[in-house]
Order: sequence, then structure tokens, then C-alpha cells
Amino acid sequence: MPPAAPAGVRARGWGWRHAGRKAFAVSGLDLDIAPGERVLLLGASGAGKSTLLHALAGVLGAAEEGEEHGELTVDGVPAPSARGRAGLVLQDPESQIAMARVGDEVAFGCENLAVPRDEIWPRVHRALADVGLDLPLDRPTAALSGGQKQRLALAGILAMEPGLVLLDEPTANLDPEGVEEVREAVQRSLDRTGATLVVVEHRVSVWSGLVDRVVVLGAGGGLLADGPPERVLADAGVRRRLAAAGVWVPGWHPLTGEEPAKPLRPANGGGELHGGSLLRAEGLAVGRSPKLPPVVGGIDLALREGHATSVTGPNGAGKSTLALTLAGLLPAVGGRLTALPPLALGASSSPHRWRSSELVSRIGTVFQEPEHQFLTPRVLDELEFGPRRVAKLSEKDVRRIVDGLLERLRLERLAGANPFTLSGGEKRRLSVATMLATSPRILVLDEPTFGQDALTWAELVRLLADLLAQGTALLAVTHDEDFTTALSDTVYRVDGGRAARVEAAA
Ligand SMILES: Nc1ncnc2c1ncn2[C@@H]1O[C@H](COP(=O)(O)OP(=O)(O)OP(=O)(O)O)[C@@H](O)[C@H]1O
Ligand SMILES: Nc1ncnc2c1ncn2[C@@H]1O[C@H](COP(=O)(O)OP(=O)(O)OP(=O)(O)O)[C@@H](O)[C@H]1O
Repeated sequence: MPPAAPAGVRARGWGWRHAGRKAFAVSGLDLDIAPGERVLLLGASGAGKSTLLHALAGVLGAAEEGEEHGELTVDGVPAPSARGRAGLVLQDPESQIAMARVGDEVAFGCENLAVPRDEIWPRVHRALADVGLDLPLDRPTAALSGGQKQRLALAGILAMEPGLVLLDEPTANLDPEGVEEVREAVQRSLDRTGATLVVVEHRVSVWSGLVDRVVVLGAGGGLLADGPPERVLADAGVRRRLAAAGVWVPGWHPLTGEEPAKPLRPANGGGELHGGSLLRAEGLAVGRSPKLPPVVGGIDLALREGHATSVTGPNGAGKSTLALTLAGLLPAVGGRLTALPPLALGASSSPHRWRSSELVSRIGTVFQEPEHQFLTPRVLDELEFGPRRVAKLSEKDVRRIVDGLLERLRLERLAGANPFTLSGGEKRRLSVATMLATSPRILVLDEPTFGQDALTWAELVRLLADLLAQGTALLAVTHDEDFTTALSDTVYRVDGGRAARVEAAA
């Protein structure tokens, strides 16, 4: 069965307002994408990029889920009726994965398209190899790491060989080698099929060599820029405009502008005021189950007041498992993890033994998946919960903290929204903000900056620097080298079952 013919896109005055929102997510959009074109879609967090991709894939929802204006077609067919022509990799791979086993997940889309049976399994093997996922076909999808899920979701779409490939931040959870592999996988697939590509990503540099056009959505509608990457990104005026709108412009850093990136804090972190150890790991082994061999062993590290530690390493190496163990949410499977005074005062020295009320007041955890954290139906309630119920602050202090976070993280207009309806970047900011609001002694963050535009990234980094200055110990699992450069005093690389210290503060 040959690949689907490349699809063209046309928008005329197109807009969409999500039900329950006053403002249109996208409005007055005029855009033509020719069959076979490769487009990088940029724009600030919340500018409507995912909304447009969902519309093109025909999955925005029925009329009661929003209000539509204008015209949006794929190959001349209204987008909702053109569903089979597009393959969309969702921003959150967890919500994409439908099947229990890796092989079935990749085969699923092909089966739906009625690809002949003898063609399906060669396609499955090729797609898995292309995205660098070397796993048995019967591996349960629920037991994959975040980055492995992201690669799997992409493999499922590439195997279908659709005429319009839509990718929503497909590298957000990937290690640097993964980013490279995924870009090459997409390139190989497009070279073979000739399909049209629309890819959303905040970091321009990931895709600038592969795409032939950059389209920048302005917040609230209209285009900020449109053209070949070398032209759009070379024009000084356009670069300034894009940077001001939150686009990660190559050669321009959100904290230092044209200057090279540098640490945001003094090299000695919290300096003499802080530095006491709060949590110490000695020969620690971590894993998802005590019955299985440890994922990472022999870990020696200390989390100290006012110090930031980054944990990097390939997808599936065990970074999240380590973070969840340090956060007291998984039991150690070997070695020792000891909470020291003042963290341990009045409680056991093992965080995993703490009651949940003891845990939340001591260690704040930001999960890799923001949704796993949300407890309430409103952004405002979500932010107020910690300071009011956990830290038991006065109403005046709750207001001051919550209003400050809403403003600094550009969530003010979303205070009344349901957290589950936010854009990917907005969800991430809210999940970090809820933990910042309680100023815990230790903050464990799993990929705190993914999905952020340059402006919200800088604000998040500054907020975390403020918390460090107050003596909070920070541990961040991250693939974001800019984050590590700006904040981290110590870096550990987790790989091959070990955690090695690779960098120390001067
Ligand atoms: N299901 C929904 N219901 C209500 N509002 C929504 C829904 N999905 C998105 N929105 C809102 O629409 C706006 C655009 O969201 P969208 O996800 O398209 O932005 P984005 O540009 O992809 O952002 P990001 O870079 O943060 O992923 C945001 O303000 C978001 O809160
Ligand atoms: N819920 C789970 N149940 C069983 N095994 C799991 C579960 N989550 C992850 N694993 C497995 O444990 C190992 C470590 O996963 P972990 O999520 O800690 O990796 P990671 O380094 O954080 O990866 P990524 O960068 O992709 O997020 C992987 O082999 C993964 O397949």
C-alpha cells in the first residue's frame, strides 16, 4: 500500500474559542501550506499552536466543545471530515497511547487504515528502529519512561505514513541523542513519503535544518512572521520581535540576550548562610519494585540547603525513579536514604515512612506529568491549596503568594480555568507554581521547564533562584542544558545503572 499523497492546508479567517473561555485561542488565521511543505509552527505558550494542530487532525471536538469561525481545510476537505489524512503526535504522549503492548501500539494506526497485514509488521519494526526504541514488542506500554512513551507515540504515526504529519513538541521529553534520532526518523520518513509536515516546538534550533518554512503564531491571532528559517531568523527586527514574544530565537538567550548563557547565581550557591545537608543517599539503590533488580544503584549524594542538583541522562535510565525515591514516594530498594535535621525533626529519618501530611510539608514534588498533580477544578484553588491547607498561612500571605505567582507565570487570566484544560506549557507552569507556593525545604522537580517559551522559562528559572536563595534544596531531573547552566551547583548523570557526578561548583 503506497503512502498517502502529501496533503495541503488552507485557512481563511479561521478561529476557535474553547468552550468555557472568553477569548479565542486562535482567531483570524489566514494560512496556506502546500503539499510536501515542511513547516515549523512557533509561538508563545498559550498562543494556540496545539489548538491549530488538533483542528487540522480533526480532533478539536464537536460544536459544543467550542465556537468555530472561518474556514479550515485539508486537501480542500473541511478539517473534521479529513481525519484519516493527518497523523498527530500529541503533546502529552500518555494520552495518545491506547494499547497495552509496544508492538500493538505501533500497529494500531495501520490496522485502522486497513494496511494489508503482511505490510504492518515490517512497518512496525522499521518505525521502532527509526525512533531508536529498542524494546521487545510485548513490553507493557504502562511501564515505559516519559521519553520512551514520546518515541513510541511518534513511531505509531510514522508507521501510518499519513499525508499530513502533525507533531506537537515531539522532543520535549527526550535526551539530546533522542532529539537527534527523532529528527532523523522524521526526515527519513518524509523523504520516503513526501508528506507535509507541521511541527510545533519551542526550541527553533531542533528543526531549523529540516523545515523549509517557519510560521509564528501571535497570541490572540494573526502571524508574527512567516518565511524560510534563514530569512525569518536573520532579520534583526524580526528576531527582536520574536524574542519579545517569547520565541527561543537561536543566538539569543532569555536571561542574557545576545551574550552567552551564564549561571544566574554565584558559583557557591547559597553561600555560607546555607549549605547544611537535608537528605543523604549512601549506596542508595532505586527501582520500581523491590522484587525486580534495581534500576540505578550505588548512588551517593546529598541535597543541601540552598543548593541545586541536576540529574541528566538518557531516556529510561532511571532519573524519574531516582527523583521519586528521593521525594519519599517510592521506597529505596537498597542502601540508605536518610533525612537529617532540620528536615527530619519530629519524624522518622526515612522519608518513605512519613505520613502524607509530614511529607508534603517537607518535600514538594513536581511530577513529570503535570496532570498527576492536579487536585482541584480551578487554577486558583490549585495554587491556594498548599499555602492555605499545608503551610497554614494567613489569608493575607496566601493572597500575596498566589497573586505573585499568577502574575509572574502569566496565569492570571486562567485563574478560574480548570487545570486540565490548560495548554501544555500552562499546565507545567501551574504544576511548578503549586509547589513553589508552599516553599518546601526540598523541592524535587521532574523536567520543570519542558514546554516553556523563552519568557516563561526565564521567569520559572528566576523563581527557582529566589527559592534557592531562601535556603530550599532543589533537585531537578532535566534534559534542559540552559536550565542546568543557569541554576545547578552539581550535576549527576544517570546511565547504565549508575549515577555519576559530572560537574561540581567551583
Ligand atoms: N480543552 C480546552 N478547553 C479550554 N481551553 C483550552 C483547551 N485547550 C486549550 N485551551 C486554551 O486555549 C489556549 C491555547 O492553547 P494551546 O494548547 O493551543 O496553546 P499552545 O500554543 O499549544 O501552548 P503551549 O506552548 O503552552 O503548549 C490556552 O489559553 C489554553 O488555556
Ligand atoms: N510505572 C512503571 N512501572 C514499571 N517500570 C517502569 C515504570 N515507569 C518506568 N519504568 C521503567 O523503569 C526504568 C526507568 O524509568 P524512569 O522513568 O525512571 O526513566 P527516566 O530516566 O526518568 O526516563 P525519561 O528521560 O524517558 O523520563 C525504565 O526502564 C522504564 O521502562
